[in-house]
Amino acid sequence: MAAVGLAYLQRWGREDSRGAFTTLLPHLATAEAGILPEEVELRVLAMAANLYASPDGKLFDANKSAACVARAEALLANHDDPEVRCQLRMAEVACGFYLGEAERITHGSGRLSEALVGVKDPALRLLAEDACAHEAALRGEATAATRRFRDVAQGAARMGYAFLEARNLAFLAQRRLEEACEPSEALQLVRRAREAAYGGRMARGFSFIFAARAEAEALLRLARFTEAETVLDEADAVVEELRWTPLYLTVTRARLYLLTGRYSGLRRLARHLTAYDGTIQRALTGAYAQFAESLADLAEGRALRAAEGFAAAGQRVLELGGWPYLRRECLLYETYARVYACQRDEGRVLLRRARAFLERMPSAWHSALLHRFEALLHVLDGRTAEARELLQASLGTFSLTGDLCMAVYTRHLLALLARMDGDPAAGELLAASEAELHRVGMAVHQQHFIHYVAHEPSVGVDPATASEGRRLGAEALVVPFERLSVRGMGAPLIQRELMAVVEGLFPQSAPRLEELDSQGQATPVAGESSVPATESVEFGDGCGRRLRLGVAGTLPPDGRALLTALSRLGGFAMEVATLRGFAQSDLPADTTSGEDTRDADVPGFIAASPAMKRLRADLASLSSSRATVIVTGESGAGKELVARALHALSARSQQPYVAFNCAAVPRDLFEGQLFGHRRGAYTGAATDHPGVIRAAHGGTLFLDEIGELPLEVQPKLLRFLENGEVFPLGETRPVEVDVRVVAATHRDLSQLVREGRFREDLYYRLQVVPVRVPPLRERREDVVALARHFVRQLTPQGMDPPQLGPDAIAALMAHPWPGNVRELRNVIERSMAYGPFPAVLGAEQMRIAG
Ligand SMILES: Nc1ncnc2c1ncn2[C@@H]1O[C@H](COP(=O)(O)OP(=O)(O)OP(=O)(O)O)[C@@H](O)[C@H]1O
Repeated sequence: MAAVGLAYLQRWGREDSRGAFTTLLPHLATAEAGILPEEVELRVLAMAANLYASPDGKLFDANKSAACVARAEALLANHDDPEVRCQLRMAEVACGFYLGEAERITHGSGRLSEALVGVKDPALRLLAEDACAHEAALRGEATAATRRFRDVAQGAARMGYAFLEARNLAFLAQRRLEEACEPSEALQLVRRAREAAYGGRMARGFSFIFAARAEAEALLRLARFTEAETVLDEADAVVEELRWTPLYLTVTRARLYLLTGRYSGLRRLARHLTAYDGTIQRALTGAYAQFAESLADLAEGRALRAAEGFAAAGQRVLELGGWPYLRRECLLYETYARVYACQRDEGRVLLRRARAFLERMPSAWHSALLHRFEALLHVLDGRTAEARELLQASLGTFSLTGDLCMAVYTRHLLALLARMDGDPAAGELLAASEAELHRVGMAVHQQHFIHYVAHEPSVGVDPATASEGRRLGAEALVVPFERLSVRGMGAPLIQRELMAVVEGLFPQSAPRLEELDSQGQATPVAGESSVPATESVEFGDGCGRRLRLGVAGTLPPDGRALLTALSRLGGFAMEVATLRGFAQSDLPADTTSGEDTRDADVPGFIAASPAMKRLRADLASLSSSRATVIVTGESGAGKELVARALHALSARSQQPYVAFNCAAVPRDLFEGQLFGHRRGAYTGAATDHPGVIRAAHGGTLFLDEIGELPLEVQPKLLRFLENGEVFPLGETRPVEVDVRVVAATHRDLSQLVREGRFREDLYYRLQVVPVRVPPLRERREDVVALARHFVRQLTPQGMDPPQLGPDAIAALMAHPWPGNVRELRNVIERSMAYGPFPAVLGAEQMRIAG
């Protein structure tokens, strides 16, 4: 046992898998000979399963790991041990990850959270949480991943697991870069990671690679190219030592080559990735190779070939079961390549898909990049004024978040655009931007898209949009609105962005933002406040806070209206950020820990477990929003109850709640039932029917089993979700309806998307606020509370509800509840159905199946 303990420490405490393996090897041989006591053998096997599943190409052996798991499972039949069970599930998730099989990970991690029940060892719980954090990141649940990385890092720091802390800090740095934090914040997190692991000298292990990636990415943003390259080279050496896949450094290295104009490096990178023949994530590495190859094509001006390459790499990623990070890069760069190849229609389609993707997996940085590509699409259409606005919005985000490189480059594009427009100042702007590019060491792209467009006679500049004129009224709002609508910003960043756009619109107005308490007392939140404000507007942030935006000095005539419009949008943006889950980590500690005055109580909704309590609180915080919610969970877990609770808690509670089961309606009647029809619109339509959407006007529509929605109806539902209009059959005009949609499914919608049975765009549209109801076996604390609730509910009026006997409680707790809460309710109902009415319900009356 001492050897197992030591191996445990080496593997997780010091990230020294090889050392751990050497420690364990002799005992593994004894275990195989079957001469160890079974409890000890179990522990040896669980440890070995994890060592064979460790991130070291020389040790990694999925088959051996699976063999250890299988043998341990057999022993567990006689010696149940929740901790060993949990370790086996961790080994399975790790194998899925290192093999690059996304579905295997998702499957394994579902079982992992199940296995966590009964695990008391806090260190093991933390390690399992770590696995779950990665799984959330892989599912593209970016904000949840950020939160989990932060939690695990803190937990690891408390418990002295230096490497786990370091690794999670490194991932957190990467996530924060995606959220467009300042590079200095990411560098600070990397520094903390290094300090955590061996006083600044990080061992050359798995964590090293991820810390290096975040560091190089931050350095690139600061245009510190040489340092970034040194960091990447060192990380590459570690990759070699560990026989690890080189894919994790691909995007950062490719960006380095693109920014510094070293295009031949891109081909070398692609070759390096293609040559990789290790076992870890080989197929996925191949997809990255194709991505790098396509970037090289793009950089060399072979746009069409590049577009096809990005499409193929994106498709390959889908076939491998997801991997959203590469998929996002492929979508974004394919958009650019299509535009570059003058494929306007394809470009527009891609742009829409990329946008939808970013809705689901928000990243402020990538949104700003997409703004840039969208601007180029406008250039192609000759709409240079719109292009300029988008570029300015993109520049705003890059400048705000300290991405020097992207800011410099975007300014260069603006100068090129000015030249296209025949702006007299263009020459000067261009000279300045070229000097700036030169100064920071970036390549001046002579074969760049805008150069090309400028010399392409078929692409003309629309004279109506060419001349700039003074922007007035609504036009002045376009760029600020774009900047405030960038997806993926957290609340503090939105506040700073709001300050920046007000400053841009009203220079020297010393904008400031304050929070007001119920007495009207103000606390500064952001901006300058020493000069008294001469104008201010108040607004809410959708999370119960009142804010005041003020400026000093004289405003132009429409100044106050602009200020009002901006503050309203800022308020909505903050609410969205909250909905997406940023708020918990971004709000100052005193507001999150302060008393919550919102009523989270939903009658008839039982929540005794931490998971359900959290879910109930989440539902309460969603009550003031109109956002579409998708509820997932196994059959009978309580999805419909969640939908009802959302309605009951919302301002719409006095309006209709309409439930529609997509699995229960014949295909040919579907459309008419959902959207309504006029009499005679089709054979059998004998009367007018408003359709369930219109029937829910003002209230909530619950679409159960959304996965069964026929493909041909999906575009119509999407249109309705996007613009709130329905087109009843037989009508000539659309009808506007105000309905909040809550959808539910027990199926894996992403799988249906992959099988082509569910539209990807609708899928992303539905994922705005995902709510997962855990199966009952993952929240055993609820079992008895629910059972008592049903007993009370089913007791006839005037009678005392029976007690649950201890043997009944034991039987209820021992059952795995595959049919979830519905099965539990049926069991209780059956136990009370037979007379005479008992004073105590025992195990005998329960008759729990199987
Ligand atoms: N937390 C809960 N508190 C009280 N009752 C619950 C709870 N969760 C579920 N129930 C009850 O369990 C039964 C099943 O719940 P529900 O119909 O909401 O499940 P579902 O996930 O929508 O199932 P399906 O996928 O089969 O439609 C219902 O009677 C519901 O009232």
